[in-house]
Amino acid sequence: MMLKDPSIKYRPFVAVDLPDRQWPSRRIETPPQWCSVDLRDGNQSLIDPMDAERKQRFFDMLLKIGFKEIEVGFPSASQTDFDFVRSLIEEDKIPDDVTIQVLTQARPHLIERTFEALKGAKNAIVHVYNATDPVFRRVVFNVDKAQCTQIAVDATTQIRALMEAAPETHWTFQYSPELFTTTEMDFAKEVVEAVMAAYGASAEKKMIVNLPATVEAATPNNYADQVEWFCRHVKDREALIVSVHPHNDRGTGVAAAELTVMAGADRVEGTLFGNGERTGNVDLVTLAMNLYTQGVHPGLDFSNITPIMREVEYCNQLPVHPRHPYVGDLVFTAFSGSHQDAIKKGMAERRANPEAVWEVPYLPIDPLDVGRSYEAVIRVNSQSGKGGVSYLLEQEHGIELPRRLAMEFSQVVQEVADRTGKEITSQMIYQAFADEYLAQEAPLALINHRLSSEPDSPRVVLEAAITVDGKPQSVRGEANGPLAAFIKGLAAAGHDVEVIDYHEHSRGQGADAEAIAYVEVRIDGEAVFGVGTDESITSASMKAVVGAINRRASSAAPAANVTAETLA
Ligand SMILES: CC(=O)SCCNC(=O)CCNC(=O)[C@H](O)C(C)(C)COP(=O)(O)OP(=O)(O)OC[C@H]1O[C@@H](n2cnc3c(N)ncnc32)[C@H](O)[C@@H]1OP(=O)(O)O
Ligand SMILES: CC(C)C(=O)C(=O)O
Repeated sequence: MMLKDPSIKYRPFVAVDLPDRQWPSRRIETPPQWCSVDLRDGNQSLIDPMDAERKQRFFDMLLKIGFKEIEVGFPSASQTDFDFVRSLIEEDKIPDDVTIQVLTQARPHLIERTFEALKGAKNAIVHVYNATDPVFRRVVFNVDKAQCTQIAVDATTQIRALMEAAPETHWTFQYSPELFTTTEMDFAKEVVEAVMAAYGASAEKKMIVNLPATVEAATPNNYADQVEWFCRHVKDREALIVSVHPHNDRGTGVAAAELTVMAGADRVEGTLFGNGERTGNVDLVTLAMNLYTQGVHPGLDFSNITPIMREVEYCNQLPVHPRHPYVGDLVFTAFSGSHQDAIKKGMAERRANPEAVWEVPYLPIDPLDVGRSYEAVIRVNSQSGKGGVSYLLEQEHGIELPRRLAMEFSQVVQEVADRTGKEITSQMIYQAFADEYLAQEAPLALINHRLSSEPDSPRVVLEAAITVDGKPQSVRGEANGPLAAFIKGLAAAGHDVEVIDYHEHSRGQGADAEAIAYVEVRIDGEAVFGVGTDESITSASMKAVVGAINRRASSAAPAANVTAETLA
């Protein structure tokens, strides 16, 4: 049960003292060094750790994305990891510009075994860690500060000697004071400096110091303060590549990574889509794409993000959430009316000016940039409005509804959505449109028509054969245009119709092209819409008028519900 007073059980985080912090006014203008730890931290948190086949597929994908540093495992921990590292090296699967990284505890036999796994590697980072946090010192290791430092120094000394004994490999050394963010800052600095001395780190022989938020414990500004504090206080910052390793226990791993890079971190360790211990490691895809949306290329390629997600799901045997930033199945989809309206307008502006900067409302990124299409951008359910309905008709069926007709038709769709409570697909919308407007063939039917004009006369004569309830009737009218002539002829035959509004456009291309005409007419004082399609624009417009008359006659038209106010 939750406590009434949680302060008796949980202590607030103690912030580092850094009143003159610089990081808040900095911007990230170049990407950090990326290191994927999917095959180690990600793997160690899986229900079923990856087998060799999955690890290999993941590794190959990381190479394709452009990772240059990849933590491939903990080879002293398991035969699977050991064999995987061996296979990468022996089968020459590591490109020359890529460095593999492996993790080990600071224990002599594990370090020995780690170097066995790395024999013959061209480039390798040996990453050693021990916990420096006070709770771990007391509870897990039962050591004081000096003993804790000694564990790190002994491991470093051993690693240095093993590196020097194998000069054929280009080695990099990495040390993590595990749980850095909950370690006393002075002590974290003290341990790192002792390790630097044991390794002989210098500007010419840099080492990586990785400052992990092993368990995220505070708001991300605290982590940034700690990293800035560390960078400003550590002896010989030039000898270090400062790396961060955020976890996501409070849900702010991405923010923490961004702020720590602003605070001086050179490098970020994380995983694709944020798999990792508990709530995960920081998500490198989100970090990279966040940079991209600021106009900074991250140096990683997510041009085809969906297959990457599917591959990660296969390897991790865990799903990626449909709302996961930049990649989830639903992140480029708007269901709600006002969002759809704004997106539709933004997309129309973009079509008119495709080279402009991206300014489509509600879409922080162009889906095409990550290999997604515009198809799923708008989907319709009971939360949708006319913008979404007309967007789908336009994009997928080439039907560009005039505004007032779109308002009327969206009520038809809304009724279906409310009744079913389900998503309405574009095919269902098209069917509803066809039923409502295109299938209006009685009581009045247009059989054929003939258009003629006298030489030198601007007027045309339209003669049409129609049936009314199956009975033939002739219509003849003369006017400046075919539609006006048809209207006159209808009036003479007893069908009074006044055209209020008219739109037309062509639909489809080549042999399949046809004209579509939309009329809004007044019949017996009521506004009613009609739509007609035909190869000829004259026939399409006549069919639209006939359709409107039939809708009025059958009272199928919701026009009676549409007041001047709703159409305004
Ligand atoms: C924050 C992180 O993600 S750290 C990485 C964690 N990942 C993993 O642990 C996955 C792989 N690990 C393993 O398979 C195993 O832990 C192994 C094979 C490496 C070691 O297994 P074991 O020898 O059984 O030891 P175990 O992991 O239980 O470690 C416990 C002992 O190691 C000590 N230890 C733990 N971490 C470290 C470390 N980084 N450096 C030195 N000693 C350590 C503990 O204090 C404990 O010592 P004790 O037995 O004297 O009390
Ligand atoms: C080994 C370290 C870097 C780690 O995984 C962590 O602290 O989360």
